[in-house]
Amino acid sequence: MATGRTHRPATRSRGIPEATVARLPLYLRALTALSERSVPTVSSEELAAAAGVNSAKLRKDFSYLGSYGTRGVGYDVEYLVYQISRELGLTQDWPVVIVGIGNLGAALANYGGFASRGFRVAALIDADPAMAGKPVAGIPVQHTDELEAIIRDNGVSIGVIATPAGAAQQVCDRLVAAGVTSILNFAPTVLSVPDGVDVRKVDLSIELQILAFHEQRKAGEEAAEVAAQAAAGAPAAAAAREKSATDQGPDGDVPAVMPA
Ligand SMILES: NC(=O)c1ccc[n+]([C@@H]2O[C@H](COP(=O)([O-])OP(=O)(O)OC[C@H]3O[C@@H](n4cnc5c(N)ncnc54)[C@H](O)[C@@H]3O)[C@@H](O)[C@H]2O)c1
Repeated sequence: MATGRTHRPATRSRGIPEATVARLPLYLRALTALSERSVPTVSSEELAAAAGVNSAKLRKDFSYLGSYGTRGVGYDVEYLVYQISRELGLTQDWPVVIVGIGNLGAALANYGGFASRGFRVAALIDADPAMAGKPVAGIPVQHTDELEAIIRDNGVSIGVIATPAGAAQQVCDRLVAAGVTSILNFAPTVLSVPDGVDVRKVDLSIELQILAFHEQRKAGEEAAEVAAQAAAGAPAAAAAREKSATDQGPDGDVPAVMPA
């Protein structure tokens, strides 16, 4: 996973739970794909399947948006795209800075998915003087000396940290002091921030460790099934197979990046 840590209550002030907020981008991605295919309406079941979410949970989530769909017709795709985008604050452009333009920072800078979702990479910042002025993804890298001026001049409120872990807190402190109030942290370290600053942490190695845990559990279940087969014959094995088919993965319908 990624553990996300936000300095917000579990239910936001407008009454939308954080878990619902975390699923809104999944719905939006599925709805955007439908919109691109000019699909006008979608049922909760179809959309739930496309987003990888349980359909009852989806209906509950949409009720927080005041969107109930029309019986027999479903949800209006374009209107839902608009509603969710508005709820997520994506109807406005968000300038973002990326700090630490090494392997990961450069890959993030080159990722086209930010701009298409309303996140404009306003600046790339790195402490290495040798990198200053060199273009990455068509944007010249700027030195950390300019960090405060960049944040101020571009009205940046979201910063992405892709520096080594040892530099992350210091970078975070500078970003926050300069006015950044949301941080996406890729460095493997826990950041301290004042109240009012949201931090989300992405850690692919933690995701892999969680998958390893489930692989280990699956291997244990298979061994148990073989043992059941040997002990009780085919009917018990069929029952065991049926049970495992109905078991759901623990996080099958949640995104990798979850609120804490
Ligand atoms: N979250 C994940 O899933 C994930 C995946 C890969 C890497 N990482 C982490 O991302 C970070 C970057 O990894 P990488 O492979 O790109 O490393 P890298 O060494 O290629 O790049 C790090 C960059 O940060 C710059 N830097 C160092 N100190 C700085 C500072 N104080 N201010 C600004 N820039 C500074 C360096 O000059 C360098 O360009 C590491 O912390 C790594 O552990 C996380």
